[in-house]
Amino acid sequence: MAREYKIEDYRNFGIMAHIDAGKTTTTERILFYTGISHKLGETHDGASTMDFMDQEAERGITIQSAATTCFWPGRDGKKRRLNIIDTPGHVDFTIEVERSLRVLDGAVCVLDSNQGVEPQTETVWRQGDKYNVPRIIFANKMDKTGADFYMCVEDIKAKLGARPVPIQIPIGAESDFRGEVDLIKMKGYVWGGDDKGATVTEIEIPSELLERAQEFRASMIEAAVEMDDAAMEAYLEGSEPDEDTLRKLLRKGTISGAFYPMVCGSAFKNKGVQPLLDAVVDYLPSPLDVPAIKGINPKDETVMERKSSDDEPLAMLAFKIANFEHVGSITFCRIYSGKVEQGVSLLNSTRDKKERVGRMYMMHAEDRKAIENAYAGDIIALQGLKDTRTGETLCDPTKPIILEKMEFPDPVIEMKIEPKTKADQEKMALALNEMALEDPSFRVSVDQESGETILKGMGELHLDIKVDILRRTHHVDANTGAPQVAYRESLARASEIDYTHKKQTGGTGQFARVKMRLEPNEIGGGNVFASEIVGGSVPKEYIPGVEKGVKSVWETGMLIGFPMVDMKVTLFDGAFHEVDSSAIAFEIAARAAMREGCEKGGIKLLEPVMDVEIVSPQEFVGGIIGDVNSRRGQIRSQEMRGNATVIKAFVPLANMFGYINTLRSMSTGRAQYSMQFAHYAEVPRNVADEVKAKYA
Ligand SMILES: Nc1nc2c(ncn2[C@@H]2O[C@H](COP(=O)(O)OP(=O)(O)OP(=O)(O)O)[C@@H](O)[C@H]2O)c(=O)[nH]1
Repeated sequence: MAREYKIEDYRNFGIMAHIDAGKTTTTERILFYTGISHKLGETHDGASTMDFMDQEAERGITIQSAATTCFWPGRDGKKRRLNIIDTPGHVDFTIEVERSLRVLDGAVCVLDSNQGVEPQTETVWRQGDKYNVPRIIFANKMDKTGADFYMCVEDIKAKLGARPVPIQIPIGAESDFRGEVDLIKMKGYVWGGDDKGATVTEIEIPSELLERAQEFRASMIEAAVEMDDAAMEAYLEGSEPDEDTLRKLLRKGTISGAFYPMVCGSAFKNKGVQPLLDAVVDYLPSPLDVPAIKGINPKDETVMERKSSDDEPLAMLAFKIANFEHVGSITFCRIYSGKVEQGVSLLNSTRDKKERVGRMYMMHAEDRKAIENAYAGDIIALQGLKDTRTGETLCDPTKPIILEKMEFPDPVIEMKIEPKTKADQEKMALALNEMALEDPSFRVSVDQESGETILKGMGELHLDIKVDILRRTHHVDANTGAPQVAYRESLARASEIDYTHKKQTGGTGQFARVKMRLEPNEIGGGNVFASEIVGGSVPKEYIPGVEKGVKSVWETGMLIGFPMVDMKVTLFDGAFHEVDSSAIAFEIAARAAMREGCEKGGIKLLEPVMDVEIVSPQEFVGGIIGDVNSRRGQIRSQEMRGNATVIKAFVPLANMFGYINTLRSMSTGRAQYSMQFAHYAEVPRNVADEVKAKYA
């Protein structure tokens, strides 16, 4: 079957925002207006189409990004194919945001018009910057008390350093929000009150808004004509671009990242969603508008490029693995180039393993439609892949390519878990393994000595939800320990060690001598092993043994057993014996040298520190600051946002457990907070002693 929609008519985009800004509601409305969903579900009553996992519906948050396909006509009446990914807003799950941004060409950034740019908006915005994702801004919740479109415009400039270009301004605000002025057409549009926003009436711009509309239109045109010399010249001579040209120039500026078109509305009140869809079609890129994807030829490591075209060899990226009851494991893939057909063999080039395409689906939230063919630009779901994990490449076996890898942060929190009944031990292990495959920021390990299972993740809520999934989806009830901070160990001062490992036991002996330099690396610099051996004092074949010994100490740590980070180890001399030396002997020598060197240089304990933002009414600020200080927090700033105070602080994660309860009781539930990982920092001596005593 030939492709139905041209690749230039695709819009692969994500919806990103701070928690509760209204991503899910906006996506729901989009599905409604595009005819995919027939009900208008309220996200928090469990009737929502996008939040289909029980956990999501109950907690009212989106934890699993779901891909969904829908269709919307452009101005020429021809339908465009929209592939949407709903991304989560909670800080524990930024990984989901990151991997969505990796496979999408554009994004809609949803703001709560009453809040402006919130901490997580800033985080996802910076992630968007990292991947050069063109964006449209949707100022949602215009109906809410305190909603202020113009505050949002200023906030974007101040906090994100970005250039918003409103292409609409609101008519009314808060409970009086009625519609918007389209600055391109210079007309007003108001929505019908009780028929789900389906009727839109065109009106003249209300006189009290005319001056403001003219002013914003002028800045919009100025931004647009900067994209084209001829248009700029004409504009300077007094002639404005026509509607079509204006949209083309705005599209160019959006795709190049010069600015961000901004619209407004209220998803909840069904206002402004259709114009948002028009803006997606008008301004967000098609797969042809973004640079061709790069990858590496696994045969010779050369860099290759694949254009967004069906005629190129197949290359797709698995960006999400999810489990569905009755269906099993589903792998979400973005096809960058080429075509794929049901039943064909593929190569997982990352692992050099064969895969076979079983069933293939186009997804509509939890509904799926079986398809037989898929093309460049498509986002599809594959059933029955065996060995493919998130971030891996699937491609034409005769034209292998490995697409750019995704980066995943290391977990900062861990927790012991054991099944309530011994019989469930194996079932739990299988389930946890499967869950770790789905989510690369979630890890599972078994403590060698105690045999205990340990879960590692990005935050309390992250692990909480995993335990919930274990119970509901995999029917394993488990007891969990208190969440613990994932500490790190690092070298305090440089040291040099000369160590000889010698053993004579009857037959062949063991001999290895290593001279190593241990140095602290800069924070975030990672672990580095290097060899400066030139004259063969340690033969080449034994150097991997030395490296192995060094790495094993990095993994197991020296002080309490947490991994060591940011350390440089250099092997600069040594000696060997013709008969008695071996890679094993050098591994043992290196391990012992590391231990001695670490003792000599001293070990410091590092802890994750969080970037915390608390928003509170003024009356509670004194108490909140006092409490933050008592948590070893460091207040960084305090400023007003609207009538609330925003407190920013660095606080060790170890002191943030259960913080939400304290904050609620301190502020009669009125203050809110959010946090994200900032950096690792040295633990003060007295606290380090406590931690050591606890783990001893
Ligand atoms: N007043 C008002 N409330 C809205 C609007 N859009 C969403 N809400 C409400 O805001 C809350 C959060 O909306 P969601 O759509 O779940 O937000 P989200 O960004 O998907 O949230 P997470 O998935 O948890 O990050 C819900 O109670 C919505 O009903 C709006 O336009 N106006």
